[in-house]
Amino acid sequence: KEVETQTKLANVVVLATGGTIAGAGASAANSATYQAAKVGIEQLIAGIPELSKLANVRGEQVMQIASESITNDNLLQLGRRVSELADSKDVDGIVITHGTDTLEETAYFLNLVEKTDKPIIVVGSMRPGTAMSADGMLNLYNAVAVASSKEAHGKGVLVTMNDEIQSGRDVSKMINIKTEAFKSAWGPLGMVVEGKSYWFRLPAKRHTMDSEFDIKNIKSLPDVEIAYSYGNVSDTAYKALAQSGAKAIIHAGTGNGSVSSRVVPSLQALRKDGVQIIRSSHVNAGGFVLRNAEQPDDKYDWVVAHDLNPQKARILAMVALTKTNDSKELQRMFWEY
Ligand SMILES: NC(=O)C[C@H](N)C(=O)O
Repeated sequence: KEVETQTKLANVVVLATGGTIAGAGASAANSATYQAAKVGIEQLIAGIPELSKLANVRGEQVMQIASESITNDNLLQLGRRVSELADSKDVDGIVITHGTDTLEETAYFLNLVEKTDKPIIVVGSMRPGTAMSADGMLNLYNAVAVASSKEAHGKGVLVTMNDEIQSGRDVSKMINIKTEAFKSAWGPLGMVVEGKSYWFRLPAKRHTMDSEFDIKNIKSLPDVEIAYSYGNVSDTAYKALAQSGAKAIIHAGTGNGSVSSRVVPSLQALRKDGVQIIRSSHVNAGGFVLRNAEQPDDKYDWVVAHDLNPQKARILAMVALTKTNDSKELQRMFWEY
């Protein structure tokens, strides 16, 4: 009978990439001072025997890095492995353990390029497993619970942190010293409580099955860089990034993606030279950039990033540029994804 119940459980693969969820500190009091990417996936899974009641779980170590060091090649490698697993008949759901620093970027990338309606859940932790009140165990338990549930199908790439289910598109790391770190300007999609998910809303933007992008067709990602804006900003960074080969520059602007008069002429010139200029905002609780509001985007042929923060705008720009270099098409994509 036990064997019968076992076979009915969903098959979930946990792809490990490193981060604090695989971190270790010198003592239990070290919640902020520790080394990320130390513990292997087998050990993480073995540390949560309760997982076997949720799903048939197996782990795979894809890489072992702190997420601030993730590269475009790492993204492509991970994306391809997720796609292979999603195509496999004996895989029902995929969990990715990841550092939290760039977790929002990876989750959004996968949300754009994975052609599957199977659950893909990205999860991390704010404290290493060796710390008092470590949050990784429950976050991972919740990730496996959501990955093995029928209701998670077709909802795009999800993130389970702090008992919440967030859309991989919307969620962002808002603070680096609390376990309640991941928030979306538009609210979580649901909650996970004691291994059961409760849903309240659905993503409205195009993703996964409904996306025009497919990891199988992406050989490499173009160079897209970010330049930060502030009072007395100069155009040095923008020019240097363009000179080093950036195909698009994300303007991490103030307020409504506003651009300093000290920088406007250089951005106009760069656009004339073929570099795409994408206006985003670095305001803390989530920017919302309106076209032609702060700057005449139609006249300058610039693109606005809608509500995407600069790091997410970079992800969409890279993926979009694999298909088109037409600024109108890019703008359509920024509205739709
Ligand atoms: N909490 C974390 O995971 C932070 C770590 N630096 C990482 O992103 O890998």
